[in-house]
Amino acid sequence: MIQFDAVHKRFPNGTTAVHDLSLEIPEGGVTVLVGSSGCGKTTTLRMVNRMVEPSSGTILVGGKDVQRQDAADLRRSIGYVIQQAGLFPHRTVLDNIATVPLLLGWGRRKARARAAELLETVGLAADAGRRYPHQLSGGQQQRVGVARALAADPPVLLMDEPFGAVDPVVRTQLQDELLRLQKELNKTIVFVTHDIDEAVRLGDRIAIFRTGGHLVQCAPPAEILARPADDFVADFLGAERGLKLLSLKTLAAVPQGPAPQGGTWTLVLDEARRPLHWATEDVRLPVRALKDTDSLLSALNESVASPTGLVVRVDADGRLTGVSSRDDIHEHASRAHAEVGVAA
Ligand SMILES: Nc1ncnc2c1ncn2[C@@H]1O[C@H](COP(=O)(O)OP(=O)(O)OP(=O)(O)O)[C@@H](O)[C@H]1O
Repeated sequence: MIQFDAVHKRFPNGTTAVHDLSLEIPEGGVTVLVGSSGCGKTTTLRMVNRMVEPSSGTILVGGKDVQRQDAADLRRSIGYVIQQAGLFPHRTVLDNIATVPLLLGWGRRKARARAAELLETVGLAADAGRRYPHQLSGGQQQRVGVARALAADPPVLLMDEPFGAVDPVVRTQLQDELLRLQKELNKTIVFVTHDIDEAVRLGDRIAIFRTGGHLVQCAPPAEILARPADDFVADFLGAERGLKLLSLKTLAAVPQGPAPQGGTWTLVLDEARRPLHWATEDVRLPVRALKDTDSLLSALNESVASPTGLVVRVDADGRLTGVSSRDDIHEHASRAHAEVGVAA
């Protein structure tokens, strides 16, 4: 879908930002470009929509050489989201979102109707449309930025550190929203970040760059975590790469049995069989129940935190399905590591 072929970028001041980059970004997935500051991620991204021109090499989007297309047309056909949203301060949220449809000649009514629809898609209330960007929180502004990028329904979305300026809680919410949206829309997303955890969470594939614009490795997150190409990648992934790998595996395959009866701890349920808390005769402790879709890492955490060593499991409606033992969870964690060759 997006193909870089021997792409090189040297700025007039002599800095080589991207070095002989050949990379294929498949259609309909999230490819995350990751690496420390100054390694050429943004330059790589901006060459796709010709905000930066390569010094040599070719870039194809949907089989067409971007150099042979009109730059303004190209930019309108590719969604672009940047840090701090980059919204027009004097336009309402609705008009911000409608920017590209208006440029494409959709007409005001149709463009605004599309913008209103997108407000809902990105989880904003309809009345946010009448506000100005400064009247929204940072996280809400980012949502508007995403809506604006999606307005003309482009097949490709370029996202440059879009969640870099919001606090960690909002950042996690925005990441969740992006994953939800992507399930629905299945765009080809190229996402730049310097945060490896964000890359592992969002990426179907991760491309790791090192200073000087060198691509070091590009593979699905589990493969990169299991088999880093060299010491640079291993260092970049950090000492916790084993745990990161567990964040990619789910609890679904771990066996579960009935909740214990009559022991020291009792699992108290409400009438709908939703877990309320663990209780002894005189103590109550909160229970954090997990679903099949939760990660093995969460299960491992929970098995350590739970007073019984048992992880309580529920269905999509929050009703008890059973409990899993710490031993079963540990065994699956070790197996997950063995599968991909990381020492547990
Ligand atoms: N217009 C420019 N002129 C000269 N050098 C530039 C220009 N833009 C970027 N660079 C240099 O090119 C290199 C790559 O920059 P780039 O912004 O692509 O890196 P990055 O990986 O996105 O970094 P960050 O995470 O800090 O945004 C850096 O050394 C940067 O200083």
